[in-house]
Amino acid sequence: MLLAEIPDAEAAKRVEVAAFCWQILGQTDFTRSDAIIGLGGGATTDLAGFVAATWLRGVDVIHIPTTVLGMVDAAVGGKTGINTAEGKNLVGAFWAPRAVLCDLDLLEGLARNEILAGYAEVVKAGFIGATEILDIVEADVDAATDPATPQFRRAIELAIGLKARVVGEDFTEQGLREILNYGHTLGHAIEHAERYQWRHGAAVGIGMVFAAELSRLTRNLGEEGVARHRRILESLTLPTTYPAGRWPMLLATMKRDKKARGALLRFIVLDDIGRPTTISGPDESLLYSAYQELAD
Ligand SMILES: O=C(O)C(=O)C[C@@H](O)[C@H](O)[C@H](O)COP(=O)(O)O
Repeated sequence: MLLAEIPDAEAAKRVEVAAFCWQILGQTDFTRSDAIIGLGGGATTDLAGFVAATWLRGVDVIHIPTTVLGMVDAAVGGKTGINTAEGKNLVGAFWAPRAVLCDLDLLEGLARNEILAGYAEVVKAGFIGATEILDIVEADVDAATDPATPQFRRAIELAIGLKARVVGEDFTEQGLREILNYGHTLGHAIEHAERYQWRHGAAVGIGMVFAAELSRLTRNLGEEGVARHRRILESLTLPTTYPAGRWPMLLATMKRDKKARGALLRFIVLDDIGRPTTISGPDESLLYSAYQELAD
């Protein structure tokens, strides 16, 4: 067993860190009968998966996520990647892990704000289909976010179950899988604007409010559906507003989103809570109006 320590959080998802790992693998004669184990949060498993996907054109990887975000999202589904100066996860590969081992005991001692930020991906699963999660959070947010409770376990299992079903149907994101990107179009642009100093979940939370407002403007999501987003995210103490003046920069970054096709921006929106759909090329004035609803 060989240990390689990498930087914390998004600082791990850089080509220099991948090169550091490739160097270690090269110098230790790591072969196709060996396996990489990604032990850590979502950024660590993203990087570990990327190194596994690229070394010798692909070696086995097993993930042991140690954060909520890692357990319900990053470690599951085989999206691997690193960031570039132009944006988040712009370089990567689909590379399925051999196994993902989730042990809730590993969350013991995790900072509360880390749990709450990771929980944004849990409620995302609720908004796009596993609506029982939203009921669990609304019934008792403290129990829902306490790793020692049955409510927490249930919410985590529901989120993983939804993701596994979607990825099982559409591993390489030809269509259905895009629903997992709910809130991420603006969320990734905010992470980029914040130079990756924000927690992913905090940015995605704002992104979900934006997507909900866009759903209201372009589809059938009603005021109450949008308000439900704000209530739930605020109960998790996640931000739901962002500076008005940043819009031009955010729009420019969103144009590099992986769901874009040529000049056409595409977004995941909701027809109703739990009913995601895709819109292509919405008028920029609608995007601006949706953003105005969360701009401070
Ligand atoms: O697994 C997916 O597919 C997702 O979109 C899940 C997201 O929550 C996750 O953050 C993912 O890594 C984002 O992928 P990207 O393709 O938008 O970079």
